[in-house]
Amino acid sequence: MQDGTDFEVPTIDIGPYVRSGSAADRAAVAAAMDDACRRVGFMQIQGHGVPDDVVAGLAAAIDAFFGLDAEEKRRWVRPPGENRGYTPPRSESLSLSLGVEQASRMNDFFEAYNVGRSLSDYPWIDLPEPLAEHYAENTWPAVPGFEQHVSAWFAEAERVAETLTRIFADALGLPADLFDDLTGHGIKVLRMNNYALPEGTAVEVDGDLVGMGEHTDYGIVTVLWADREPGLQVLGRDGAWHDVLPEPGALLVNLGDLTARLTNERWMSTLHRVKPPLVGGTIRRRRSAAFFHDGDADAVVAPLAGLLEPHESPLYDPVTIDQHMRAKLAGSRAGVRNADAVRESARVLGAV
Ligand SMILES: O=C(O)CCC(=O)C(=O)O
Ligand SMILES: [Fe+2]
Repeated sequence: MQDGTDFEVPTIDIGPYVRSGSAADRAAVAAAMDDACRRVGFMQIQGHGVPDDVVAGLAAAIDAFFGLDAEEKRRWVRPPGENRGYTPPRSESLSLSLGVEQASRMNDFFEAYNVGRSLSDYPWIDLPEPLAEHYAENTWPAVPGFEQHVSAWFAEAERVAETLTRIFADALGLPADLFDDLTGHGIKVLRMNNYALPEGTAVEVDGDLVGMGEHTDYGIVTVLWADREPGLQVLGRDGAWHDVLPEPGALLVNLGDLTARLTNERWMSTLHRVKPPLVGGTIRRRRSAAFFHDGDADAVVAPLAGLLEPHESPLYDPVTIDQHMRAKLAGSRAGVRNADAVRESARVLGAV
């Protein structure tokens, strides 16, 4: 997609990996992937094979849940340590000017509902308590069809994410099973987001109005479905924010921090945010669903030796995925600044 500048979110048709494409067709996809991941870290994905009725089911489930009244939705809030259930909007600070204090995530006005893979999905693993927290059981709200529709979407997004990691291995010229050791009992979370203000709310904005503050995603890769409504913005290598709208039928895909670590920043986790435009003094509702493919809590992530050039030294120390996720979630949920994110915050402050 072009927005009048040199910034572009490349479109990749992953069909040859979804169906059994020829070796030459797959090699072309892998080469396009390497190029997109080096230059942008954000992509439009076509040929993913997700049936239309599964997309429609997801949208219907999102509408049904977020359409409940506020009090009913709050019944589905879960303890802060569990990345599950309902997150209410922080609408009370809407009119605040964010100024340069962009790290103040309490201004984010999205509401969300999270589900994910649970310990019961991986009966063969035995993780100590702090690690097991990443695999909390799901709560399903009492909304007809919600569990069924969301589970169908989850399975499709998971399949697409796994296909992408196979393409990544080829694109990096590394063994096809590269990600298997990191994802056998992966932390996988689907976050359904609703950006909306109550009907008729006029917004008094004396600064920036942010639906979801700028961030990189934490894991390996994110598969994102979103309404074709403006709001999502991506920070380009030119230091400017660019609007990104999904093409009809496309899924958006972006790399997370763990992939930047694994590739020693040959590929980057791209900064993005949601900043819905004001239309007639308010915002138009926008829905999205982000599937985070985050890897095994106890796996250790460090720059892959096979990718380091002789003159290159690792930019990151080894961390477990648990340590990495914990530091990031503490930042976004408890407002504790994540001291490990220096490399990412330097890029935000450089944005114009
Ligand atoms: O709503 C969107 O398009 C983006 C959501 C997002 O970045 C996230 O949930 O991490
Ligand atoms: Fe994100």
